[in-house]
Amino acid sequence: MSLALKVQQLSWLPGGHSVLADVGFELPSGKMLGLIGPNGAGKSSLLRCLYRYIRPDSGQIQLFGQDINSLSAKAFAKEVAVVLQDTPAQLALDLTQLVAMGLTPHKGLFDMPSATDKAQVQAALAQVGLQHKAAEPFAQLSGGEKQRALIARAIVQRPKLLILDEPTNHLDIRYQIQILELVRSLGVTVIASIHDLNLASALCDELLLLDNGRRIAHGSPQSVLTEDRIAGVFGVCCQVGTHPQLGRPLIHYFYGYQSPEPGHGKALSSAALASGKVHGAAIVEPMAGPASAETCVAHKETDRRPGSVGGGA
Ligand SMILES: Nc1ncnc2c1ncn2[C@@H]1O[C@H](COP(=O)(O)OP(=O)(O)OP(=O)(O)O)[C@@H](O)[C@H]1O
Repeated sequence: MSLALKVQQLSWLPGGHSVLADVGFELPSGKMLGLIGPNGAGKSSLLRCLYRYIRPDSGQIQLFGQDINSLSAKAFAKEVAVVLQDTPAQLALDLTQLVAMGLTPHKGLFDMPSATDKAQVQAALAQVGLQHKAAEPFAQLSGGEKQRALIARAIVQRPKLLILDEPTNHLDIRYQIQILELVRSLGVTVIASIHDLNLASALCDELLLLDNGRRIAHGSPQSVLTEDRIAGVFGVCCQVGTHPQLGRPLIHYFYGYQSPEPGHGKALSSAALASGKVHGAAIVEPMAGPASAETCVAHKETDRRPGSVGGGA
């Protein structure tokens, strides 16, 4: 399978502070890669390097076998579309005009939109469920509608690589699933930063886990999303099961990082754990502060009695 992206030894040190350190990965054409990691891990910075918003201090990025710096702005825009979480400045546009901007890399300076162009815009609006708002000002749309409009614009751009920075940020759960499934169905290579690990697990072919600007793991959701790694990187305890429909990792998080509350599980002492009498889900000890792989103890049996660890009300 041909490679869409080949990233080698990418480092970025703005003001001498390391944000990305020696990051490398390959992404085959047509695959969807989920970029995951805690706040400040470097996800947006990596994406910005990929869409040439920032220039890394060292390293190489090849896009379909070509150095990204060798492409003209127009050639790059034909290959790569970007959807960002922040609302763009085109506030005076209506929705149709905003989505039609995606045609720009494919048109000459004085070309008028053709009937095919208009049909593409309408089809993209229908794909994201916004055809009924086609004439509304972009600025008046809700956060989630704006996000879907920007995805429609990217669809119209017909890129080979689609880069999305937290595309599900403003979306309700239905649209989170629907938009990622839509993006996946476009048949293009996708790289998207996603905070929801279960959504990333369910819908991405591969995951790239960053922490402190470094690549921690890259591979299938099964290989990346392990309990120890989630504890070590995100500082939470969890149990990784299997999604009943998809057979992919499904993460169950455990609660209680400040102080134990009735009905929310109990903080267990080391002594309780050592006694072996505890049948429950997971334990964080001490309870204050983030967990680590060492302080998470995942028990496979689940005791569902009210008040027990992992038990319900
Ligand atoms: N232009 C910059 N100059 C200096 N430091 C920066 C710059 N841009 C980002 N950083 C720092 O780089 C680190 C990573 O930021 P980045 O936005 O890439 O992380 P992220 O993983 O996308 O985070 P989040 O999940 O919170 O959006 C942060 O500590 C941030 O402050």
